[in-house]
Amino acid sequence: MENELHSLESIIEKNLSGHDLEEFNRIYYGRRDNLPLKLKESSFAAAEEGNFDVAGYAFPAALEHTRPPRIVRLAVVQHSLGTSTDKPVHEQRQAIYEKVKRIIDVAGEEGVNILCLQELWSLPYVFCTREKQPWCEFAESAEDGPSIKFLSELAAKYNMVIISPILERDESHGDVLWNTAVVISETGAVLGKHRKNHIPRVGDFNESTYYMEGNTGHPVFETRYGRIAVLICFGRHHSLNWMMFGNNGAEIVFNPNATTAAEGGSKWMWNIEARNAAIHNTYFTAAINRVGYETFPNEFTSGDGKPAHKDFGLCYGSSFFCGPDGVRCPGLSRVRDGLLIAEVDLNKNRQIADRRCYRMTQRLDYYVQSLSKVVELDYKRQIISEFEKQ
Ligand SMILES: NC(=O)NCCC(=O)O
Repeated sequence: MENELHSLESIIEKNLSGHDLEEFNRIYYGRRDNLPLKLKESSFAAAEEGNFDVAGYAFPAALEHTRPPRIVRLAVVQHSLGTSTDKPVHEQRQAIYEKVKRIIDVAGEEGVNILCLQELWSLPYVFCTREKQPWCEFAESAEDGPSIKFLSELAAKYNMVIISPILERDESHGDVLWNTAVVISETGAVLGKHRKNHIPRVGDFNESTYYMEGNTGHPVFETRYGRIAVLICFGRHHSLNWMMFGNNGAEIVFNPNATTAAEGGSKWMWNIEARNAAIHNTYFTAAINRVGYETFPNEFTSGDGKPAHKDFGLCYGSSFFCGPDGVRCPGLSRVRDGLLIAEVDLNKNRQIADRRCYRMTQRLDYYVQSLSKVVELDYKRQIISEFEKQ
C-alpha cells in the first residue's frame, strides 16, 4: 500500500493553496470553503489509536420562516478486513467487529444520528472466488444474525440508526442468499431491509454465482431523523434505480459499495454517479466504498483472459457525501479506514427543488408512455433517417 495514492485530496492539498485552492474548491466541490466540522479531540485520539481517519463537513441550508431547520448528523464508515481470509469464519468476523466497533464508538460520541456501513461489511469480498465453502457460512439472518445483534446494541446505546449491508440467508424461504441492507432503528429494533436490485456480472465481480437480483422494490425507511433509502453498489449505474428511491420520498440515499479500479470496477465513474443522482433527484447521497486489498487462499479466474490470481485488487475507499445542489465534501482516503461525518440540514432538499425545479420539470408520464412501448417485442426505435425508411 505504500505506493498507493492516499487520496485525490492529498494531491490538491500538496499542490494548491490560497486563491488557487479556493477556486479549485469552488469549481470542483461546489463551494470555496468545505465547511469542516469541529470534531472532538477525543475523536482524533481514538482515530489515531485505531489507525483510521476521521473527518466531518457541514451542509447547511437557508433559514426558513415556516419550518425549523432539520439538522441531522450522518456518517459513513469504510474499513479493511480485520485479519487474513484463511482464518476460521468466526475469527474473521470477530476481527471486523472489533475494528468497526472502535469507529462506531467515535461516531456515537460525535452525536451521529444515522450511520451506514460499507457493502457486505461483515465479511471479505469472497464473491470474486466463486467458491461456496467456507464463504457461504458468513451468511446470516437479517432479523437476528450475529451482525444484527452486534449493531443493535450499538444503535440503542447511541440512539443511532445503523444501516448494515450483509450477506443474508433467508431461512424462511429455502435458506437462499441475498445481498441485503438491514436498517436498524435507534431503538435497536430492525426497521426493515432492502435487497440489492442489480447484480454485477463483470470482471471479478462474480456475485451472480451466489444470489439473485433483489425482490424488495425501492423502499424508503421513515426514521426518527429522516426518510432514508439504501441503493446497493452496482445499482448506482442505473439512473432509474436512483430515481425510484426519490419517487418514494427518500431524503438521503446511502450507496454502500465494494468496488475496485479493475475491469468491472469504477475508478473514474466514482466521483460522478452518486453526485449526479443527488442533483437529478434533489436529495442527499452518501457513497461508501470498501477499502484495502483482499486476498484469498486459492487462485481464481473470471473468464476474462487474466491469469489466475488470489487478489481482488484495491478497493479504493474514497467515500463522500453530496448535497441536493451537487455540492460535495472531500472524500476519505483511498487506502485507509475512515469515518466521515456530515451535518446536513434536510430543509436544503426542498429549497433546491423549489429553485431548480428538476422534479417539477421531469416528464414521468411521458417516459412511462415511451417505456411501455420500448418493452414491447415488436418495438420500433424512433430513428429518423435520410438513408432508410423505418
Ligand atoms: N459490488 C458490486 O456490485 N460491484 C460492482 C463493481 C462496480 O460496478 O463498481
